[in-house]
Amino acid sequence: MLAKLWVIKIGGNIIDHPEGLSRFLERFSYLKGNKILVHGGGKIATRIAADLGVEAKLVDGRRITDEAMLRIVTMVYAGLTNKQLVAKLQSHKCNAIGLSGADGNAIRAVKRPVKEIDYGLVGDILPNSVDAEAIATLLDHGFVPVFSAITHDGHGQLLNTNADTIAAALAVALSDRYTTSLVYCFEKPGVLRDINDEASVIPQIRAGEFEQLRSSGIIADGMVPKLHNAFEAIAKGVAEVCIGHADDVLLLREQQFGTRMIR
Ligand SMILES: Nc1ncnc2c1ncn2[C@@H]1O[C@H](COP(=O)(O)OP(=O)(O)O)[C@@H](O)[C@H]1O
Ligand SMILES: CC(=O)N[C@@H](CCC(=O)OP(=O)(O)O)C(=O)O
Repeated sequence: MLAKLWVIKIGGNIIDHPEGLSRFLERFSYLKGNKILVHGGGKIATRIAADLGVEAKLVDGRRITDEAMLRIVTMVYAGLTNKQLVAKLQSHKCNAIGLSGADGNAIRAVKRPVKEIDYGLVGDILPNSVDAEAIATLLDHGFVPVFSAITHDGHGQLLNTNADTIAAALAVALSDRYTTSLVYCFEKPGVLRDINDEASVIPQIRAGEFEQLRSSGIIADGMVPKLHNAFEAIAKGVAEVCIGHADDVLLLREQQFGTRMIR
């Protein structure tokens, strides 16, 4: 039987709220088994960019990343945010090690080709470009990798890469070696039937139900690419994908966490 692995991504709203973030990190550190944390920090990057006089531009939730913005997101995601998360996890005796995709050549990407929109220095992760063996070596030695939303192209260029996509790519790549659960933690208790009613969590969504939920407007905004990533990950061998509140992360142990995506 394969060992268990949790690949857990925390959203920007969690990173932005110090109390909720502290609660999450303490609970995450109690979760038993192999685990990886993935984070972005889009909101902090937007704020720091404004302080530095750089305007943030997003299309469908993806950040247009010119040279100036790449410098900022690298400083914020791979620097400040990543190291703060690692230090806080260390305070809970969780042996976190902070990484970008460039470290250990863990995640390679290619600059997104220019079609209708030029996203600039944004990376797309290609199949087989995650070094599962290097990451498994860290896990097998008891480290908890903490990945920021920065990858590289192998030719010296750093690339800004969506954190949901990084989490899905890690989960897919490690699914041959571990029974892997991909978990998206955010500020709501799951995928909601009514966005204004926190009691309306949809317990399970099948791949075949996704399009209907999207076209009826029940799933919108950032939830659309998130669920798209989720079903793609399941199709590529990830054992389960769940979406729920960061406060509830320990409910994963009892399979009572948020919304579960199934084939
Ligand atoms: N049906 C839904 N249930 C829950 N959230 C939804 C739903 N439809 C749209 N959303 C929106 O999706 C957002 C989560 O996507 P996003 O902001 O990309 O996540 P993250 O916090 O991980 O970066 C929520 O904050 C919410 O506003
Ligand atoms: C290319 C791209 O869009 N990258 C994202 C990476 C951060 C991220 O994904 O952060 P959240 O999960 O907090 O939104 C961005 O810069 O916003």
